[in-house]
Amino acid sequence: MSRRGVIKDVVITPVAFHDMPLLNSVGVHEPWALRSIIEIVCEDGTYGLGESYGDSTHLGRLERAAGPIKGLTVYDTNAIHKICVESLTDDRSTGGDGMAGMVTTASVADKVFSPFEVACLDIQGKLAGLPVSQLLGGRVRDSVQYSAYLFYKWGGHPGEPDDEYGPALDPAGLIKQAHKIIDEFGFKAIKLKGGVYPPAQEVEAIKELRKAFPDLPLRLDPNAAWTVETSKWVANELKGIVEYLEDPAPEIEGMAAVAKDAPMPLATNMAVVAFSHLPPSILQNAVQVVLSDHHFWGGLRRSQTLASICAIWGMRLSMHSNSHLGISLAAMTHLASATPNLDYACDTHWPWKRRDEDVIADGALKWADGALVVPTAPGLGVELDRAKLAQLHQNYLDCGLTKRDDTTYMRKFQPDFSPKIPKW
Ligand SMILES: O=C([O-])C(=O)C[C@H](O)[C@@H](O)C(=O)[O-]
Ligand SMILES: [Mg+2]
Repeated sequence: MSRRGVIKDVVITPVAFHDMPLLNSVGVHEPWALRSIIEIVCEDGTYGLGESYGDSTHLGRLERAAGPIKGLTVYDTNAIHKICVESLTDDRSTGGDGMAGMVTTASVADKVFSPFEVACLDIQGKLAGLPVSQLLGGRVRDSVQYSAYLFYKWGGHPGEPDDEYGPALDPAGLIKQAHKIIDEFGFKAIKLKGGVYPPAQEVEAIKELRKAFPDLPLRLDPNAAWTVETSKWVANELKGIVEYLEDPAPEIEGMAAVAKDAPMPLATNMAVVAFSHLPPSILQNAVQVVLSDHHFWGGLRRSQTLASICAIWGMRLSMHSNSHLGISLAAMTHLASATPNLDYACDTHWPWKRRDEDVIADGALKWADGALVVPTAPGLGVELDRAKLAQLHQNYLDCGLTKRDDTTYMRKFQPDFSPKIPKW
């Protein structure tokens, strides 16, 4: 007889989906974004889903942790975390975080643990007949607001026709892009990925966005491309215009120096990305808004711990994203729905994904008025579409990419491109 919640199998499938040439401080997105789909299968056939980075180093780490998890139950998440930590004891590999070098290698164990925890919660929810949000303490909101995440971008990948968004290399292009995204999704906040052009140009773009969208909160995120001095200049220019300035300068010390003079809160998903970063950051009041991300903060429950720490220490909370598919969006939404002190619209790369390209069955995720409606079916509320999974896995095999590398791709077209930060 099968035992309830006992893990029989763990299946990790790398996948690739189309991505657009989005620019950032370290280069440009390649034509394919990589992810890993994690499926935990119980003895009774119940399965749960997680989604994570698709870089080969990370895939290797996931595979190493997956073996010893078998035989535990989906309720043993402490034991699973311990296995993830121990599986890294002899790990000498570097990178593999799926963030093109933009985030440090801190919290590797939390990155490995995260998709297993999400899959366990999915199964716990299915077995209890409850949505994951309920396992996290219950919804405090029925839908979760996301922001319109704008990027400077080329019209299309070199050698290919323009994509549906076309180019955005100046304020007019960004405003057109914002209209397209907001018309489709109804987002009520705008974030611009900066660090691409000299700061004065990006300040000008934000000011033009303010004129075009006078009622929407704005944010600018140059991914630490500026020195402390430059960051202070930008902060002063954007006083009263942005709701927060995200990662202007590198490292906790750089952020702390900027924060001393900045008239707005500083946010981060680069300087504070692990629990060990919180004490030094809090001591220096380096950041006022933490962008949580369950993919590197160790899953949904550890992200709730982060939220509690933020509440205790008077820091606000927002949510970060990378290119992702529907399993991640469902997990982000359940977490956000059960986090009372989430103060801002969450980030998502969703508009940059082809609408029909995913691994989940259609219809589970519904957008309304800039928000995703929190799924109420048991577990995450999304099911695998195995034909789609097979297609995206085939993409992975065919595309030839094994890690995210925005810099090398950029250098194909601009051989002297430097990803060094700070740049200005
Ligand atoms: O907020 C952020 O820093 C990000 O979203 C990181 C991403 O990797 C972004 O820079 C990107 O997709 O190029
Ligand atoms: Mg950021």
